[in-house]
Amino acid sequence: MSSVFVVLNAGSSSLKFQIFDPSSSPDPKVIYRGMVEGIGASPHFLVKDCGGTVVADKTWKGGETFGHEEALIELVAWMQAHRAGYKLGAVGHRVVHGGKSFDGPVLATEAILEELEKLNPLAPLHQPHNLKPIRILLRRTPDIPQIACFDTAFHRSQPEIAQLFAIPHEMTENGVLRYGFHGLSYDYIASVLADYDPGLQAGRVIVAHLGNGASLCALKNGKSIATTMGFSALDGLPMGTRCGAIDAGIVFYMLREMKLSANDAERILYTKSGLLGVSGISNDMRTLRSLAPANRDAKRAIDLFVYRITREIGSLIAALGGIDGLVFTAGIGENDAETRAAVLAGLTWAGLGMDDAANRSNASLITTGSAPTAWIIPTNEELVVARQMRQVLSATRHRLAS
Ligand SMILES: Nc1ncnc2c1ncn2[C@@H]1O[C@H](COP(=O)(O)OP(=O)(O)O)[C@@H](O)[C@H]1O
Ligand SMILES: CC(=O)OP(=O)(O)O
Ligand SMILES: [Mg+2]
Repeated sequence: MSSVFVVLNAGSSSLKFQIFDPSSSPDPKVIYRGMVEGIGASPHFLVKDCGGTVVADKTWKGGETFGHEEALIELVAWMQAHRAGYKLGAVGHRVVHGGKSFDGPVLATEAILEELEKLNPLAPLHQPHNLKPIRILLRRTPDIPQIACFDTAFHRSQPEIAQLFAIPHEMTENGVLRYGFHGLSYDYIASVLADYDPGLQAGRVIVAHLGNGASLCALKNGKSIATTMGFSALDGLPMGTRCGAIDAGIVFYMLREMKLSANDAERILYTKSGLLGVSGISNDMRTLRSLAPANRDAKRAIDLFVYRITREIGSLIAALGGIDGLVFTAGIGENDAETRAAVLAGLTWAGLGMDDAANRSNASLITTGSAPTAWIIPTNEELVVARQMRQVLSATRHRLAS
């Protein structure tokens, strides 16, 4: 193997990474995968090799002061200690917001970074953490290509009507649009649907990406036609610490009546709301789930999360004109059987009948009837980044050669 790809994926509560052999086919092959999860609360660093053997496992106490930067330092130190035999070929970065200009992956430059930094206010829990490593690496290792891959790009296929807010058209023209996020995750799911059920690829599928950030996407023929997140990563479903869609009037109330500064209002809606805000306990589903049977506040937070997911799935069924399949993915979607069970219980009207045993055992197919069906499909945003890295690098080589 001549060189490897490193992929960095900074989520709101995690820093995930994978190291790939880009020369294998049809897809780049993973060599190591790992993450620091629980950032800001109880960080946990875990790395596995390609056979699933744990090669690093570390936890920290007092995680409030352990942010994305500390996670990156830990990760770089681990990589330096484990790079024997590997040469770094390129680094791929999940970048949450590509705005109007970036509808596909790009080779990052200082000029592109400056453009992307203008979008920091639209995804403050992500964009700065996505861009910082690119800037550092561009300066320190200018010969190693840095490739930015966008969450928003996958949703640029939405019909115009699904991208519009009912606001003055000048604002729309200036880029105030429903962009949508988690696109690398939806791209991955769309790419593997046929492996689970060939009929789904061309069907009407709703994907529920339920992690610390959460959204839904309606796929028709594998393309996004609607999604719950909008202009910023604050919209749509309630999340770990984000409020999801709220009445915009609440923001004016916070500014005028509560006399909060814009920064304080933003902090509340991004970091003190969602599961954390409603429960007053935690943004971590595992903590809430363990308390929920007895604790009313934990239960209320989960109930609201489930209620909003179920209602929004109803809305996307309308956008699709029906449903052939529902996919659960990301931290909660892949692991929390009770969330899935509660969502499916609210969708019996749509013909989704849960297979309780399959759901509890985290099987792939978790419904009983032949259609519509519901599935658990583990997402792989890093693999989509690695695929896009190959595209960008081969297009660049092609351009340079011609
Ligand atoms: N075994 C599990 N059971 C229930 N929830 C889980 C489990 N594992 C992870 N989660 C939840 O998944 C969420 C994190 O999801 P993840 O997709 O990693 O987040 P992000 O990428 O947005 O940082 C947390 O709420 C966490 O509690
Ligand atoms: C966009 C977003 O919310 O991402 P994540 O779920 O990784 O925090
Ligand atoms: Mg994520």
